[in-house]
Amino acid sequence: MAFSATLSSSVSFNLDEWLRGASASSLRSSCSRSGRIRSSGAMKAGGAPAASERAVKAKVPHVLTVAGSDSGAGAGIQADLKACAARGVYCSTVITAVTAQNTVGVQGVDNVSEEFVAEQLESVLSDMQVDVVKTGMLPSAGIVRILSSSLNKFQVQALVVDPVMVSTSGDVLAGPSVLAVCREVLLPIADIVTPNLKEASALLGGMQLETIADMHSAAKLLHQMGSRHVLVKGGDLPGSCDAVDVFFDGERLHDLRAPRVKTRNTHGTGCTLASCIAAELAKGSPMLPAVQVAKRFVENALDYSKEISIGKGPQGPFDHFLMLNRKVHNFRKKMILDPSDLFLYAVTDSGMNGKWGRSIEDAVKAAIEGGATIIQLREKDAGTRNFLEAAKSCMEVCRSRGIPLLINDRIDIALACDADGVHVGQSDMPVRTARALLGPEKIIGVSCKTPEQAQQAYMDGADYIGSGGIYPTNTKENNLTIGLEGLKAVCLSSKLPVVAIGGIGISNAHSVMELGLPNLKGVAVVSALFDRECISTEARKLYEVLSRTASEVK
Ligand SMILES: Nc1ncnc2c1ncn2[C@@H]1O[C@H](COP(=O)(O)OP(=O)(O)OP(=O)(O)O)[C@@H](O)[C@H]1O
Ligand SMILES: Cc1ncc(CO)c(N)n1
Ligand SMILES: [Mg+2]
Repeated sequence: MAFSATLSSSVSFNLDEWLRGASASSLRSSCSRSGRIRSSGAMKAGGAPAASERAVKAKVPHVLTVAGSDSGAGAGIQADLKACAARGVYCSTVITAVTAQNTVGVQGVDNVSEEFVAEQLESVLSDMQVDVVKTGMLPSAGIVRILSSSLNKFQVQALVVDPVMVSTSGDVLAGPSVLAVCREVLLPIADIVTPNLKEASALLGGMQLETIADMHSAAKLLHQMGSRHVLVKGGDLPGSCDAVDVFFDGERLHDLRAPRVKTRNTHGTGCTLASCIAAELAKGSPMLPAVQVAKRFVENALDYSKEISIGKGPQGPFDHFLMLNRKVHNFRKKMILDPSDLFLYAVTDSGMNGKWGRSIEDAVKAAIEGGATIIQLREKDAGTRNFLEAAKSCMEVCRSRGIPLLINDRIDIALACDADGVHVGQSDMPVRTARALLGPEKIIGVSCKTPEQAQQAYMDGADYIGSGGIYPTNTKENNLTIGLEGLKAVCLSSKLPVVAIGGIGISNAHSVMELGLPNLKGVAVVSALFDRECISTEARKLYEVLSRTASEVK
C-alpha cells in the first residue's frame, strides 16, 4: 500500500499509460510489493502480456468502500456508490452500520456485527480484484481491527481513509476508542487520510484548528502518524470564502482552493471526495491529481445542485450525476419523439435570418406561432458562442410552447443548451456516437438518401430519418436530388418515421404528402418559411395544405 507516495514524486511514473486510461491493475504489474514504481524500461524488461492475453478480459477499475449506510442516501455507502459510478469506476460495498438518517440528523444507528463485517470483506476480497479500499464510518474498534487484518490478508493497491466521526448534523458516528485504533492500525497503512477540521482535531488530541496555518501544522502531524498523504478538509473553516483543503505529501504542502459554493446541499461532500480520490487512484492516477480531480468534482456537483431541494432539514444531499436540476423535468411531457412532431418541421437558416434582419429566436417564435411542430437550428455560419446563446433562448421559447428543438450537427451545442436532440448528416458525427454522448432520451435524426442508409439509421438507434432532397434547392450545395421515387424507396424500407426535405413549399407539399407513403410523417422546410416576409403566415398556409392532404389521403 506504499503505492502512491512514490507515484506522486516519482519521475518514472508512466504518464502516457495513465493518460490512456490504464487502470491501477495495469500499473500494479509495474509495482513491486513495496509499492515502488519501476521505470518503464524495467517494465519492458519484465515482459508485457501478449496482445491476445490483454484482449481477453478488460479489467475494470474497482473500489471497495467499507462504510455505513445513510438511509437519506446523501452520505455513506450511497454517496460512495454514486461517486464511483459518476467517475466510471466499479464500486463494491462492505456495510459496517446502518443509520436511520435524513437531512435533519441521525435518528438511529445499528452496527453490523464484527463477524458479519468480516464475512462481507472475505466475500468481496477473496473473489474480486479490488484496486483501492476506501473507508468511511467504522463504528467500533473491533471492526477497525477486522478491516486491518483483512487488508493484511488481501493485498490492494491503495487505502483511502476517511476518518468519519461526526455527521454534519453533529451526531457521533464513531467514538474515541475507534479513533485510537484508527491511529494505531489504519493510519500507518493509509495512502491518504482525509479528515475534516473536527476529525483532524480529534485525531490530534483536541488541537485547535481555526486557520490555514493550523491546517498546515495538522497535516504535518498526521503525516507523522504514518499516512503517506494527508488532506485536511476545510469545508467548515470559519470565515473563508474559498473552500480550502490542505494537502501534504511528506515534502510539500499544497493549499487546494475552490470557490465556496453557496448552498445548503453539502451533506456527503466528505464521503464523495474520498470516494472520488479512490476512484481516480483505481484508474491509475497519482495522488495529487486524484485529489484535485476529486475536489473539482465535488465543487462542480455542488454548484450544479444549488437549486435542488430534498428534505426539510438544514443540510441536503447533492446530485452526483448533474441531472436533477434540469428544467426539462418541469416542462418536458414526452421524452422521446412522437412521430406526429415531424408534421411541419421548420429548419432555420442564419443566412436567411440575416437577410431579413431577424434574430433566430424571433424566427423560431413566428414559425411556432404559424403551426411548426418541431424546430431544427441549422446555423452553419454562426460562431459557437453566439450560436449557444441563441440556442439557449430558442430552448426557452420551445420548452414553454411544448415544441421539441433539435440542433443540426453540433452535439456540443445540443448538450450545452440541453436541446431535445440533434439532426446529423451522413458525414457528421455517427448516430451511435451521438447516442453515446447524448444519452437515451434525446432525439436523434439522420439524413438518408437510400434504403441502405435508412436501415443503418435504424440499427444505429436513430429516432427518425430526414430524406431528400426531394426537389432541387439552393439551401444545400452539391446536394443530390433523390426525387419522389427516392423518397418512396426510403419510406418503404424504413422502420423509422420519415420527414421529407429539400425544395418543399406551399406549391409542392401536396404532391409529397399525397403519396400516402407509410412512415412519411411530414415535410421539413427552410426557405418556404424563413426566406419569406411573414414566417407565421407562410407556416399557417403550409400547415393547412398538409392537413388537407392528410385528410384526403386517409
Ligand atoms: N460549499 C462548498 N463549496 C465548495 N466546496 C466545498 C463546500 N463545502 C465543502 N466543500 C469541499 O468538499 C470537500 C469535503 O469537505 P468537508 O469539510 O465538507 O467534509 P466533511 O465534513 O467530511 O463532509 P461530510 O461529513 O458532509 O461528508 C472538501 O474538498 C471541501 O473543500
Ligand atoms: C453513514 C454515514 N457515513 C458518513 C457520514 C458523514 O457525512 C454520514 N453522515 N453517514
Ligand atoms: Mg466527513
